[in-house]
Amino acid sequence: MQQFSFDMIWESFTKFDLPMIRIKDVIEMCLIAFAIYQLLKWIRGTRAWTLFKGMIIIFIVFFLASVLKLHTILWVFRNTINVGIIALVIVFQPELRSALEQLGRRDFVSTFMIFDDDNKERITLQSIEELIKAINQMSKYKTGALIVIEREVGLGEYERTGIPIHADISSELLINIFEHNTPLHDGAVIIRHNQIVAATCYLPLSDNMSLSKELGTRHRAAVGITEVSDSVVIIISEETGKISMAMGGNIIRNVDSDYLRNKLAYQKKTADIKKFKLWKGRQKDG
Ligand SMILES: Nc1ncnc2c1ncn2[C@@H]1O[C@H](COP(=O)(O)OP(=O)(O)OP(=O)(O)O)[C@@H](O)[C@H]1O
Repeated sequence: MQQFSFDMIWESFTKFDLPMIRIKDVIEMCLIAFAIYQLLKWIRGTRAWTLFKGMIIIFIVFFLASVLKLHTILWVFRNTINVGIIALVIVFQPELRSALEQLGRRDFVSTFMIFDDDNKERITLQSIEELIKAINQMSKYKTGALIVIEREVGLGEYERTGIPIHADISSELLINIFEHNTPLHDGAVIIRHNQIVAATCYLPLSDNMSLSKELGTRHRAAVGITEVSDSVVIIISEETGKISMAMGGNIIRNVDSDYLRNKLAYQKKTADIKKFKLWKGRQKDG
């Protein structure tokens, strides 16, 4: 029987022709990993995230078609891929432009310091109560308001059109922001986690022809932002004081505070469950 010794193992190791890994290669790998991480982080903060998830599904279909040798599907893929890439560049031209602009004005020190913001707390019940309090008050006095609550899809590009606030949610602050004839009352407020991050933000207007003609630009802007993101928007009409809520490109008019409270608490609950599942998944991976 053949005897194995440490020398034999070492000899077989040294005979195995491993490619030389130099310091330069390690640095290169780190830079590529960092670039991919930053790209994914940026995609998560834009509506390109939905597209990215769609592309993963297309890739899985392509992979299955290759394995199962489904020639017609492969033929369709081969003949549409070039047009598809050009179409993507055209459709996501605003996002690509803003990504390049961001790259140009990026503070590289903070880029290296900032990692995942998953640990930031989602909107709390206390913040929801502050919101409801402000909404009731503004509705009572017919103060027009447009409040966007960010969820999974980041609203950074719309936040940048406004004035940064970065303050905890309080009913007093919200009422003050939307007070008539004050510098911050125009446009929308964006809420992320438990903070009012910006005011006077400009939102994309919906061109949905089926929206009621009674609805002006405030309501159209509310629907518009929910068409390009998964945000929840609350609108208070300056004309009637009525409260509406927009979500997924739809608007529900004349809602009361109980309805709002339930909807917001439900959104929070589903976000918490999702976060818990993700956390459990990471625990298992770890
Ligand atoms: N694209 C936009 N992004 C953010 N806010 C907007 C946008 N367009 C309009 N607004 C806000 O809506 C206000 C104008 O509301 P307008 O009267 O046209 O709408 P409305 O839907 O009829 O609302 P209301 O019932 O309050 O009158 C503007 O002063 C501004 O604050």
